[in-house]
Amino acid sequence: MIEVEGLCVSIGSVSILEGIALRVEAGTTVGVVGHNGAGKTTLMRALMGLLPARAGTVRLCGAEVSRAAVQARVRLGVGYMPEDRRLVPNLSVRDNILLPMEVARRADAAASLDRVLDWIPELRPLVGRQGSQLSGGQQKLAALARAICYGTRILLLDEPFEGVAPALVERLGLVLRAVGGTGATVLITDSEGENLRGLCAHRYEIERGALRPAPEEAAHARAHA
Ligand SMILES: Nc1ncnc2c1ncn2[C@@H]1O[C@H](COP(=O)(O)OP(=O)(O)OP(=O)(O)O)[C@@H](O)[C@H]1O
Repeated sequence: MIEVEGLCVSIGSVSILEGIALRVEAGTTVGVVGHNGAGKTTLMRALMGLLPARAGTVRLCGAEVSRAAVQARVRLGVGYMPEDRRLVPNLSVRDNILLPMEVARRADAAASLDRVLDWIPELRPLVGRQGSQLSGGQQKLAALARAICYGTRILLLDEPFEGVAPALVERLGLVLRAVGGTGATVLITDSEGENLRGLCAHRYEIERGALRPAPEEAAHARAHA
């Protein structure tokens, strides 16, 4: 489960996120849709502990982590796929996928790699290659594999569909549905929202650092108040 209340994040002296409230029930997939510069990446980085919270609380899997370091979140089973993939170019795909688990000293690395390669078998023949030798689409799959590998309970996926060819959009969607089916809690951002169709139980919209339920969600909430 992801529970966020009153989250405020600044970069330098500039306030980027103001009073974010967000709730993702355990085992559900929820979307955050917003234009470029709306604050999606800042939100994901703050949830992962890569940016400090100026105010507010973040609870992941029931644990209060508002001030906790990235490694503590990794140890809880929180995985993050950055928008720009961030593979280490001169490390093999296998080592790229396992790196966060090793840094966080998680013991279940080998079994997790095998589990992930069952989900994304097209990476099996590529695990010995260097990150830099993969195509852009293959790098997206490797970055997703890395997040799934250690994100056994929560997955934070920042614009996984951005800049991806239609065939790969479909493939990523299938993998994400399969992962969602395992009981993982998934938060996924997208600039258009089209790609989230059929994938998310609920959606939020983000605009200029403010998050609110998407209009259809708000109408539903009012109807059931
Ligand atoms: N290092 C930084 N210094 C100053 N401002 C920043 C920095 N990083 C992001 N911002 C600003 O924070 C706001 C939110 O950026 P963010 O990257 O979170 O948006 P986004 O929704 O992920 O957009 P995109 O899809 O373009 O990455 C933008 O106005 C951006 O200019």
